[in-house]
Amino acid sequence: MSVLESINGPDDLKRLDAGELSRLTVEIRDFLVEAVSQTGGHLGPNLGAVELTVALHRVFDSPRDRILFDTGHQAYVHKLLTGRRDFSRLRRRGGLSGYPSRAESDHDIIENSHASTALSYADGLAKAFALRGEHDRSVVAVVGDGALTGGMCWEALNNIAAGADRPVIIVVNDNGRSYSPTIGGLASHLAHLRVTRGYERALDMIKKTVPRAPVVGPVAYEALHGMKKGLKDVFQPQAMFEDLGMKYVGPIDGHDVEATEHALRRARAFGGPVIVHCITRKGYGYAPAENNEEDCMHGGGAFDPATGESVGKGGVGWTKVFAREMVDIGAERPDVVGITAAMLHPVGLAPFAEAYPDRIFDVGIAEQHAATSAAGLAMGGLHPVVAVYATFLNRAFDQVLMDVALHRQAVTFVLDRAGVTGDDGASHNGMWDLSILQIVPGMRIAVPRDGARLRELLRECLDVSDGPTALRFPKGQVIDDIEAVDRVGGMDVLARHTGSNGARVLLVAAGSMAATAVDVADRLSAQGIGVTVLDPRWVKPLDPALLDEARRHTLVAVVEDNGRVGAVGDAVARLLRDHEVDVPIRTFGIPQEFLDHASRAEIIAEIGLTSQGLARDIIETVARSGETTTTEQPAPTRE
Ligand SMILES: Cc1ncc(C[n+]2csc(CCOP(=O)(O)OP(=O)(O)O)c2C)c(N)n1
Ligand SMILES: CC(=O)[C@@H](O)[C@H](O)COP(=O)(O)O
Ligand SMILES: [Mg+2]
Repeated sequence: MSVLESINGPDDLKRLDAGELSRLTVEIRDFLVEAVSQTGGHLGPNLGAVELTVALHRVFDSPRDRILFDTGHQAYVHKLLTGRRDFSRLRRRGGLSGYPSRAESDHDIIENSHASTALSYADGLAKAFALRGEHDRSVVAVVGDGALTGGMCWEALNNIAAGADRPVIIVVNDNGRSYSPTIGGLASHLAHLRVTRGYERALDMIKKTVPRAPVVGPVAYEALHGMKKGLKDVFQPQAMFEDLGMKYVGPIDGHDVEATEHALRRARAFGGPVIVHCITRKGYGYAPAENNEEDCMHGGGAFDPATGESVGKGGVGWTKVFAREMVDIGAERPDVVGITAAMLHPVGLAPFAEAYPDRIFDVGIAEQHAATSAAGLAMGGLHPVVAVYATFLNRAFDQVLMDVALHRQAVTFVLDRAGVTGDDGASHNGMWDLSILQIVPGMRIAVPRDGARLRELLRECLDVSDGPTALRFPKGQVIDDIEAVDRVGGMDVLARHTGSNGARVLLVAAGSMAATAVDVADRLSAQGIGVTVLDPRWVKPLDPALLDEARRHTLVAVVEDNGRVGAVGDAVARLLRDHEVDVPIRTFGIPQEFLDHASRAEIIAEIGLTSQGLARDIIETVARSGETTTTEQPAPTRE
């Protein structure tokens, strides 16, 4: 039996001796590589958190003690040690989530995969335990060096530091990277701390060679204290944390279970807010990950465990189309600059950065700062492109609204992973942007249906100089270009079928739903229903030509890969209503719910956004409206 199999609960883990612990970490690494190679997932971050997580569960008593994971992508080891061993369906429908999940275990508490939140949760939990008199419960937050570049962390640290009577143990899992090496002043501070490993050893050496202070005279004590202070000033500038009122322990080798345990026990015994600075390596123990320059196999799909090479998923993604066009634009537009929030490669700005190294800004995991800094760049005469995943724009809503739009600054937000993403769970679906941006005065939103329109609309965004623009596209492979058969105002007509019965449907497809809409049109046409497929290209503001087009139809149907509430469908309905165009309208989109993890295809089918599902719903709607639906028999006349 393997050591891992012998662990049926935290107490079993605590009983292991050094040799068994060493075997356990090897088994866990082998397990992770094998399992994640099949399903895909966050291999690099989890390989870096093996010893750290083992030490955490040996020192603390989860779930009575709460162990929080910031972002949560590095919690696979935590799951293994809390009884979840079937990773065969990791991130797949019915399988383990790729992040902590309250439905899976009461050892899990944070499900939101948006970074930089754990310290705020920890502050709240610690206050609750203190108020409830539960002083024996520890609150431990594991936060990465990347997540620490997020502003919320510093808001939380400001509060945690004030809570001497409600200790929070902050474990900084410092591997020096987000995807790429972490940037900024904090990162260089942590880097400085990292290189002062000698400080702890030098300090220990002093403590061991000189008897403890009480037995030495005042002169010797002063000399010892002076040496320690000298060491601190020279080696250990952790003043930043201690000036905040936080005790600092470290830097610790986060791959040494014993050392990490010792530091965690010291931290727990301290009884006040304390930072335990653990130095780890992303991908540790698996050479293809450790040596992966781009992101240490941070995330991604299935791969060959022997080489780390990804398997499957060829073709050109939407992101690559954006990346290439940005390089071309960069040559033509010296005013265009790029901003990323610690995701240079994932959002496709790496080629632009390579071509124009002075015109790219990685601000860390700091979307709020990205948006307002972009407003500053625009005020300074440049045109910034802020590239983020759609779901992470939520974090910067007020900055988009008040710092950019109120000032009518020409900032372009490029939102990748818009729509259902699926396997990263509820907090990663890009299903909010078309709703939240609809209410931003002066914001213009472009939704390309294919690669050609992405290139076109990106340039149109960059030609807007009197306010913000946003452009969004989904995760995955870009679809084949769909050429228009006609144009109405600024909108593309993708298909027109005359019907053989009174029904005429205007099918408005936002962005990448166009391909589905064209297929829906074929299905409707086969039922004798007339249909026009319209790609608005811009969904804010809507083109007034939509009004006359709607008047020529008996039903308007709007389909979008966004939450239904307050998005394109609602905007079209409001436009028709405001102009008294009395044509019935149906809106199709993502239900306004938090969706469990599954593949994008599974979710799209489940929520009825396939061409079969949409056609069925529209045909039923037409039938209910009394228009005949088939050429064979007329619809039953109303009695
Ligand atoms: C608000 C937000 N922006 C971006 C991301 C995407 N993201 C996921 S993990 C990650 C890097 C996290 O780095 P770090 O906190 O150091 O953890 P590590 O992966 O190094 O263990 C980023 C940027 C996110 N999850 N949340
Ligand atoms: C944890 C995190 O926020 C990302 O790493 C997320 O997994 C998105 O991954 P993709 O880039 O594969 O969409
Ligand atoms: Mg990191």
